[in-house]
Amino acid sequence: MADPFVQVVDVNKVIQKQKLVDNINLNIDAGSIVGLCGGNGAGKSTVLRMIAGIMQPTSGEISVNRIQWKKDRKQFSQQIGYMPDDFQFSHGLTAAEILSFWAALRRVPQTRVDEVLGIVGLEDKRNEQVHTFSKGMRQRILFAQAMLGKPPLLIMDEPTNGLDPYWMNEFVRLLQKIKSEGHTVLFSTHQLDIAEEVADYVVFLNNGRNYGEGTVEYFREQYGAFPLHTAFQQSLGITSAAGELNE
Ligand SMILES: Nc1ncnc2c1ncn2[C@@H]1O[C@H](COP(=O)(O)OP(=O)(O)OP(=O)(O)O)[C@@H](O)[C@H]1O
Repeated sequence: MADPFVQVVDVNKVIQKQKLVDNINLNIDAGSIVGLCGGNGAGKSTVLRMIAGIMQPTSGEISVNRIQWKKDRKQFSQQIGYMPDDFQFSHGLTAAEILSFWAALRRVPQTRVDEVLGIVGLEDKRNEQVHTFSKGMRQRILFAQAMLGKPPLLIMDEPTNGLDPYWMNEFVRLLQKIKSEGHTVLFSTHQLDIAEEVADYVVFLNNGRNYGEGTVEYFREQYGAFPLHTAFQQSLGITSAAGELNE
């Protein structure tokens, strides 16, 4: 059997004596879509940043395509496109200028800029300043930059925040297309319905700990309607609606 594309082994993150991530283990198969689900402060961004190589674990090992960040940073980074949950865009720069700058940094051909603008439906906004964009449009620019280098692994932090219903559907369609082209996707969300719609596999995170994981198919067979809501609540030992994730 092939090695998992992403391997996270006994990973911990401690900052100022606070354990933000508590012994996380995760295997992600190549070509799958994995949803990291949890409420505010669950530790999702911290886990994603460590897998993306932006933050280093206090202990434990992470490899992507069998490459470890500490052994070969350049090759490790080439495996990954990362979409942060937020970003302060410089005033005055247009969508095309920003993507062009990122493309140059990553040595991606400039022709790719218009391709990714087209993928996220912002080709007609290419010469407009990004700081004037709505939240959803800025999200689509961040999505576009993550796809610039056609990375084998796409890591996205709360990618659907701010998207309208049309772009929510488009997001699902895009991820399915990305998957069909052989890419692996890891995204975080507090919207369990999105995870149910698009993910093959979900991991429930709470207080930096893994509270349960499995295929969406497995949870459907177990719980029928609203499988991830039910599974998440049961994993946390919650019986009332008050424990639902805020959406
Ligand atoms: N640099 C930091 N220093 C100290 N504490 C931090 C730092 N970064 C995150 N935290 C804390 O770690 C915990 C997990 O934060 P994280 O951003 O990973 O959660 P999250 O699941 O992504 O939350 P959200 O959905 O609200 O974005 C929170 O309690 C947060 O306050």
